Amino acid sequence: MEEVRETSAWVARNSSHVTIDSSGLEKVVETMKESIPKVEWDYEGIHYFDNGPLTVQYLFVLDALNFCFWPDKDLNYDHLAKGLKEALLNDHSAFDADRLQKYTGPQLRELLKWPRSLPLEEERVRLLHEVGFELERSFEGKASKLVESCGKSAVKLVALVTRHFPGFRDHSMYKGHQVFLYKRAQIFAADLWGAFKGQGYGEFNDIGSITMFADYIVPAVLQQLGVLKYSSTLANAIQASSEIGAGTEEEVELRACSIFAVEKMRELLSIKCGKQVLSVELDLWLWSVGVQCPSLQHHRTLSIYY
Ligand SMILES: Nc1nc2c(c(CN[C@H]3C=C[C@H](O)[C@@H]3O)cn2[C@@H]2O[C@H](COP(=O)(O)O)[C@@H](O)[C@H]2O)c(=O)[nH]1
Repeated sequence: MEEVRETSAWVARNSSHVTIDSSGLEKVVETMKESIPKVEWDYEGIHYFDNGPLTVQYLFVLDALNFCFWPDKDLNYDHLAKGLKEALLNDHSAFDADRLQKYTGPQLRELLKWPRSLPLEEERVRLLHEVGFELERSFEGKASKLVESCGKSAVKLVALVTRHFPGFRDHSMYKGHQVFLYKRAQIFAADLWGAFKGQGYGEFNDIGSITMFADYIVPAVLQQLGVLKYSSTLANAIQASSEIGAGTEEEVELRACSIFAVEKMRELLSIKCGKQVLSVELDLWLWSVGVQCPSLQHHRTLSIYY
């Protein structure tokens, strides 16, 4: 993911509202010297898994909808993962490409057993249709075919997903530069790798190329750990739960600086303790810390990308 790494580094070098505190970063790495926290994928036990192509279909649908839960304070990622799992257990054809193209908002709510409108519901439905349509048009309706065509390369998978599915093209303009963040496309590769334990559909020779997934939880954790520092205006806006517009300098910096900080953390771990860690592993640890901290104040942006 060279374009994600390079463009995030550019943002970090030119940022106005978010900075990376190198002493904060060193302190965190210091605490990890002895043992690097390892978090099991699906430690929550909420995902569908049958070791076959239906799991790939499930994960692709999951990551097509894996964004923006916060506008409903009772909703979170677990509801989505569990809801889709239940739906598939009840009806194995629920995510067939032709069915995906027909869901309506109320049907999606029913599928997830959610009693009211989902945040960005129209967009979620549109994205489901897009996934069904393009899977049918180019991959015989099967996300497993998409994965098979990548020759065990996560980089190729991300490129293919972003080329075929516009909803996954998570990028921004920042100070005249195009910045690539690709959160949901990358997390799809990571979810395959985690679910299949690096085997079969989850075998990627280049899993180390994937960066962290720039969402709204991990930046908040990095800030709490003292790795990210915010300008007072940004800190106040987050504290006050004010919405931060998608594509604003602040929003892009929060996400890009998180990617850069995790890359630095990984570099430092390698230099200081000779430990090779994947950004995916650091991400899962940071994310799990964040979701277990209910008081964590995160930034609020309406976005289909994360
Ligand atoms: N960086 C990063 N962001 C992640 C995840 C995951 C889930 N990964 C699963 C896969 C295997 C594991 O066992 C995890 O369960 C969701 N998110 C993001 O969090 C936000 C939701 O937060 P809340 O509203 O509190 O549920 C939202 O932006 C969502 O897109 C991750 O792993 N890393």
